[in-house]
Amino acid sequence: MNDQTFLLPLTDTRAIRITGGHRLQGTTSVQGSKNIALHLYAGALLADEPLTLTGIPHILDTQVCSEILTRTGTPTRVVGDRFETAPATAWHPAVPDELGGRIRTTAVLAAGLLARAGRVRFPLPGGDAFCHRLIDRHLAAMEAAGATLDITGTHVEAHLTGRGPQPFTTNVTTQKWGPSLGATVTAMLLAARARGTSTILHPNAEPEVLATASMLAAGGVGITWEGTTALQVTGTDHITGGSFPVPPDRLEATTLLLAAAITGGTVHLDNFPVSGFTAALVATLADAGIELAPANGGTLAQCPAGPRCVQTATTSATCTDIQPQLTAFLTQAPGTSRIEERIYTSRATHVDPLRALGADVTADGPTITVHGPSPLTAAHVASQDIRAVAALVTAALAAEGTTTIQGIYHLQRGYGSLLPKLATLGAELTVTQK
Ligand SMILES: CC(=O)N[C@H]1[C@@H](OP(=O)(O)OP(=O)(O)OC[C@H]2O[C@@H](n3ccc(=O)[nH]c3=O)[C@H](O)[C@@H]2O)O[C@H](CO)[C@@H](O)[C@@H]1O
Ligand SMILES: C=C(OP(=O)(O)O)C(=O)O
Repeated sequence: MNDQTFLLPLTDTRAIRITGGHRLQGTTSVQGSKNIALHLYAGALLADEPLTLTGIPHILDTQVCSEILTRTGTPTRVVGDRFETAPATAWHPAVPDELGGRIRTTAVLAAGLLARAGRVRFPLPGGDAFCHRLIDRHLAAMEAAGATLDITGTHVEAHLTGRGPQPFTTNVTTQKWGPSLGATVTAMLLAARARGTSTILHPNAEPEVLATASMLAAGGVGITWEGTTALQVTGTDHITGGSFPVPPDRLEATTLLLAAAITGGTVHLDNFPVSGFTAALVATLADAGIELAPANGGTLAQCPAGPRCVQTATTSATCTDIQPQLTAFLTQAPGTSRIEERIYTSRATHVDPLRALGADVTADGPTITVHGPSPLTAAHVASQDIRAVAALVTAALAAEGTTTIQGIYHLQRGYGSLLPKLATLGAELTVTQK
């Protein structure tokens, strides 16, 4: 692709129309994980040999990353479910604004470029804009690796003063929000090309980080975990390629099972094992009345006695990225539910549109309170982030009448085929021009 052919829209005026009241039932598969894939795409910048990622999600963020890699020097092709890269022969280490401003992993990609090209210019990352999302830990890792930084209100320029990243120690934990997922990967990528051993203090150890660490280890980088205290990374100047699978997406899996459960239905996720959900998430779902059982290598999810109210908090284990969908589900649980958001200052862009559908839900700073059950009725609603739109889709499945939802562009940043999957499970929905 080049400037002429790259026509990814910034907005999408199509609307999702969902007629609620159909019980979802059946079997479906889960896509490759958005957030793991995004970090592996950044890791691919480091490979000195052709690299193929298999089982990638067909989402807008995949297109954006493919374009960023290609334009900055790493020839990249998306072929079927594969993301194929060839080693760069020349670097152009400036992340285009119109691409870097769309996704959250821009600073991680920039770290890969900095490690390889010795310099990088990038815009402040995009991603979902439900609150201000900082990157100071990413920048600290770059500085620790020997970069001088020039930071304006909109861009960062980083130059390595030495020939490559120097071995370093950096702390990726934010005082208030815990270990940063993205900054852990940023530090790992820099350390992977440093001559010597670097120490990442208090790393994030979510599946996104573990998968990137595994891919780097398979490529010849030394990776040693010291529990959650530290991660030692021994760099190399030649990282091999090969083929690496993207694990299935726990966020799409959870979205699908909440969507089925709100309709009183049952879903079999045929490629997603129960072990793919964290114990904390399984416990929260169990409290909410949702039972997960192993079935043919996948997971059977059902809600036999209906939704139950919960008191919970989003930590890295009980993913913040399912909080909006869980909120939608809890509108049908008798009693008062409370979810405290502990990863972001606030994540509540779904609250007002859920209220428009008839839900009794409020946000007070980081705390979301839901009184249920509320009969939901169709309305015209919109939202501007992935999981908030997924929450509205979830609620619309249980609403009386036909709900119109705008925000499909945002949904498609994270879900390649959520709507067709819901339709196959029995949802009545269409996507129309608006
Ligand atoms: C593409 C991707 O994988 N996105 C996920 C990733 O985002 P992301 O990698 O941005 O999440 P982080 O773990 O870095 O951010 C968590 C919190 O730490 C703060 N922070 C982060 C970095 C930093 O340098 N300084 C700082 O203060 C942020 O403002 C936020 O409040 O993890 C989040 C938390 O699980 C998920 O919600 C996102 O879906
Ligand atoms: C917040 C999310 O994504 P991003 O970090 O890409 O904005 C998400 O996947 O829920």
